[in-house]
Amino acid sequence: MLRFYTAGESHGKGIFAYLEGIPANFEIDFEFINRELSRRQKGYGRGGRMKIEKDKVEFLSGVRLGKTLGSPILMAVWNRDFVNWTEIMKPEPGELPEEKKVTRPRPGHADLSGVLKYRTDDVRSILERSSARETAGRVAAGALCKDILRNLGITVGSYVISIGKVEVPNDYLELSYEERFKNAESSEVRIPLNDSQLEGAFKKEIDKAKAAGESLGGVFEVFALGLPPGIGSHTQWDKRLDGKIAQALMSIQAIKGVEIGMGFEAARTPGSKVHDEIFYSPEKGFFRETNNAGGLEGGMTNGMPILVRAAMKPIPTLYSPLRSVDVRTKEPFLACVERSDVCAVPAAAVVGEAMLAITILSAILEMFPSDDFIRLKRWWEEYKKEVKSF
Ligand SMILES: Cc1cc2nc3c(=O)[nH]c(=O)nc-3n(C[C@H](O)[C@H](O)[C@H](O)COP(=O)(O)O)c2cc1C
Ligand SMILES: C=C(O[C@@H]1CC(C(=O)O)=C[C@@H](OP(=O)(O)O)[C@H]1O)C(=O)O
Repeated sequence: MLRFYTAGESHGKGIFAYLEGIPANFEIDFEFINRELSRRQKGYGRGGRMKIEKDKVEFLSGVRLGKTLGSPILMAVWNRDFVNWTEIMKPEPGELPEEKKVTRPRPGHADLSGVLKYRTDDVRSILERSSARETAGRVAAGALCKDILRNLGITVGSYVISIGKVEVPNDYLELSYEERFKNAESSEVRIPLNDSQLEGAFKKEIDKAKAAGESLGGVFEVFALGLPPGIGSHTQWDKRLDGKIAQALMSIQAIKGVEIGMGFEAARTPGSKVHDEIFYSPEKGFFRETNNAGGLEGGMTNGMPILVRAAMKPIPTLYSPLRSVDVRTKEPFLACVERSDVCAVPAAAVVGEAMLAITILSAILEMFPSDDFIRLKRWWEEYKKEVKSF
């Protein structure tokens, strides 16, 4: 089992990820982790902050001479913006002048509920942690998990299927997951089709929103390939892998819907068109020709790719004003900002990959508790052989 937490404020010293339960003797690909961090920073529609940050990982514990030790791992992603916020964010005692406090909660963010719950007169004490800057920590930890999964033959990837009202046509379903992912990687909006006109339409939608002072959400898909049947369990609610995946994806800032496989569409479709029929051949073992279940039945993997879709609401910080109330004066005001993302769906998709990777590795380690990576790999290969030859 894995334990995973993050710490850190958006304009504080840095974002930190804590991982406990990673087996020893795994050779870390530092470049791979930094590449994942940089993927999260990209995507058309991001705001000024991404020009300041150049996220890189620094291991503070749990790693020696390039290999994991089996001890708790602490990863840091330092905030370059911190130097501009030292007076406001310093941990040492001090009083902020009233005009430096944030007293205007933004609709759609954690601001108002946070101020009431944590009894503070400065919204900054809430927004610093509710900010999605925290996802840099998720991606650092997720990249290490993804790296381990790669070495077990599992690939995790994602692509965007809609932003605002612009959608990718269903043509992408004809492509393999690898092709969809490859196309997404060369697209600024991370769409799964190599189609410059379509990419242009997505960008135009974002430009239009930006010009109107608006923000946009969208939908992305995350997948995992190479998993044998049987990861997760039907025996208890909190062992079900579908439930864990839904929680992991839903926990990402601004994600408001999660579907597995056919998802909500299954509720509108008769059973004979939903359930993936079972076949057998001596070469393949048991297999399916369809994947409406998104690779999960009864809370366990079924050997098909895991496919999850997540819906992101529009960014709450808008250039065009929304009505709100000042928490100090109780006077109404119009909420608007100087700096914000207009659309972060391509970035959220990369965070989705990280969350899926952490969840899958955690389920694998629950099934094969291992202190040593080589042993984990041996058990893993044995299990795959066993289910294939059943
Ligand atoms: C990658 C990413 C970037 C985001 N950028 C911003 C942003 O620039 N401004 C903003 O107000 N919200 C941004 N958000 C969304 C807020 O963090 C989110 O709406 C807020 O934490 C409230 O959480 P909830 O929407 O889950 O209720 C971003 C989210 C993600 C995943
Ligand atoms: C810093 C990141 O995202 C931030 C998420 C975010 C929010 O409110 O969630 C607000 C913005 O930060 P700032 O207020 O500093 O401009 C985004 O840039 C990041 O993704 O690394």
